[in-house]
Amino acid sequence: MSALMELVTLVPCCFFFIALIKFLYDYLWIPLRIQHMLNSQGIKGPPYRFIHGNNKEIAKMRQEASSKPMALTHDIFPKVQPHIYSWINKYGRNYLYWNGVRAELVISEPELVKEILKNSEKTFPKRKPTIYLSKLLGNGLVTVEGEKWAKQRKLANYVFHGESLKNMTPAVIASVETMLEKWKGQEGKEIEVFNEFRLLTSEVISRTAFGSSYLEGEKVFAMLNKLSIIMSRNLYNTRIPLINKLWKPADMLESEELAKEIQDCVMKIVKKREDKVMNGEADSFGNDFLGLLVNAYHDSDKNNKLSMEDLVDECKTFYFAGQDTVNALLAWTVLLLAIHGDWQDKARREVTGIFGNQNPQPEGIAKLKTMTMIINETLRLYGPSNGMLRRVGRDVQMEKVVLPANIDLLIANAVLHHDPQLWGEDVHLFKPDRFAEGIAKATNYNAAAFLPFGLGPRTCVGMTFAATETKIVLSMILQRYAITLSPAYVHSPIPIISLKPQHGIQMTMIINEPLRLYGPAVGLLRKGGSEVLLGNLVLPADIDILIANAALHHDPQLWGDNVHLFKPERFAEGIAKATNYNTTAFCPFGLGPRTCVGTTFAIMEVKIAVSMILQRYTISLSPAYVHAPVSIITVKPQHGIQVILESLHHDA
Ligand code: HEM
Repeated sequence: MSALMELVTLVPCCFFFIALIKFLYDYLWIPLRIQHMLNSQGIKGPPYRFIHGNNKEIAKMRQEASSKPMALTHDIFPKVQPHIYSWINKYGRNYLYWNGVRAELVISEPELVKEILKNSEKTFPKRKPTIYLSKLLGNGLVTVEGEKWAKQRKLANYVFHGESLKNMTPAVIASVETMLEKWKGQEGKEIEVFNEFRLLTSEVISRTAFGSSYLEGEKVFAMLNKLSIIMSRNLYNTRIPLINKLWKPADMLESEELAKEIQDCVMKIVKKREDKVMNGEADSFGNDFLGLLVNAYHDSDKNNKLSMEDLVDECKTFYFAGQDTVNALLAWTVLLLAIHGDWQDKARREVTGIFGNQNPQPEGIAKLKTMTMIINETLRLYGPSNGMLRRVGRDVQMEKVVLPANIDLLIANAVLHHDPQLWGEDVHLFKPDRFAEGIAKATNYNAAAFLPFGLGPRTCVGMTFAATETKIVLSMILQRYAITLSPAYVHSPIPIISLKPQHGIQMTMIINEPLRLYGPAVGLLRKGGSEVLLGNLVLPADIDILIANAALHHDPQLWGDNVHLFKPERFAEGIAKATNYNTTAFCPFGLGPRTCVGTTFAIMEVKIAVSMILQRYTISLSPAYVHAPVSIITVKPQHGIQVILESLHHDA
């Protein structure tokens, strides 16, 4: 009996003892051993802290950085990744920190970055997804490894090859048209473009990759969005294995529920496809990405076959990767174009030069050189990707260091993009000119200096699609609107998986009617170069020409009998519609290659001034005003404009 009692007390003691040894081994012995090994090779970092690693410090730094207001500067790295910024400054380009108990080596030395990314398959495989990431993307292409990756990558490459991309153009255009339709009547009003682009990019990926209507995909997107927020909230939360098995936090329970609902939704979309073939409504599962996945699911060859679980994960991956990133890129590009009016004008000139008022088509898209430069510079300054995750697959001897197996790696691409040693002292300025002679020249042939889409075998499979989509959207907006930043915009980029604007990006569209009636430029001067046939006229060489644009603006044949009335609603559906697609009917800033280079700047200045006045006062005309517009270089009020201001804030 007493032997039994002894056993009853001894067994739990043994279990407890073994668990304690294992705990100390995992939480103390291994971290300290790795730390010592890397420290002795010159790789330093913040000291290991028992259980939490450095996560508490990171959370604090991130919290402090995100609560501080920032100026409208592109030097965003200290705000977006404050811990990396501060530790690189303290410990050097490559440093070691502790994500809980896991050693994570942050790498930003170009040579190491290249070596790691180019050997991503065997030596430096992808990191095992965290529990939250696996709920978001599952075993989709972003996270999967080995043969499964090769099989899924082949499918995805096929979807995004040249000819398929061309076939996607009409679907992208149709989605942009839906967005622009909603913008009609919004001229002069504020539009929050990050949200507009969220809806747009969701619809684009739904139509192109899944052929389904946006409404079907809407629920999936909303849930993926929630999952991504939960995931970034828990990025630096320490997980203690045993405790997490016994007790699941609320975020975990919610993400499990969301993952299950997403799975049901995607399976319904797939089922619809299958039913169509079964009922004879369609003769194949389709040529889009979903069609290829359903085909692979039905493949009788075991080597090509996908399981239903893989199919669902692949759909989640494409829904998320295809939407979140382009959403961010579009929003940041529009912000930069609004701030840098000269580049907005250059881009518009290029777009109207190539497409006129027509919708973009693939041959023209390939010629958008200025737009490509602008997009590359946006990707450098505000690249959606916040880093690439790898792990060390086996002990590796690199040129300068020996890395122990099974530690995590983070390739900090934003560090490289904001590095003055790679980009020069003007690194934080928006200068698309850097890319005038291509990426190779801009980076001085250093492939690690510019990695918005990654490098090596795991490079982004949707890169060309993303660039094409972005170019189509921007072209169609620039054809119709001049964009200016609203005074309501607060600059606060934060990483929520992709780099996002914390408070959205508020824009306003041009006010056109005052420009038509009182456009400052009354005429545009040219000189005939050589004798030329112009319509029915032969113009001799060397004569002076005056283009009377004000006459065009006041022409009843072009504007109707109410030409002299102030009716801003003429422009409710954009300039092209207001002018009946006649570009000469409205040219307050000129037309063609010599269009005013300051168009956007001028509009922005006027809008800010008018907005700030309207916020404070109601304006009425003084009886002293005498209406006498005169042309003194520009159209001016001969006796000034006397107004009476009444304050809106009487208590102020
Ligand atoms: C501006 C837009 C985009 C950016 C900045 C971007 C960025 C990236 C980066 C940096 C990687 C490499 C990750 C790594 O090496 O760990 C990647 C991979 C990937 N991207 Fe994108 N991406 C964009 C758009 C898209 C689109 C539109 C799709 C799909 C429709 C997509 C699907 C994927 C997939 C599936 C992978 C994993 C590829 C593999 O591991 O083989 N991405 N992306």
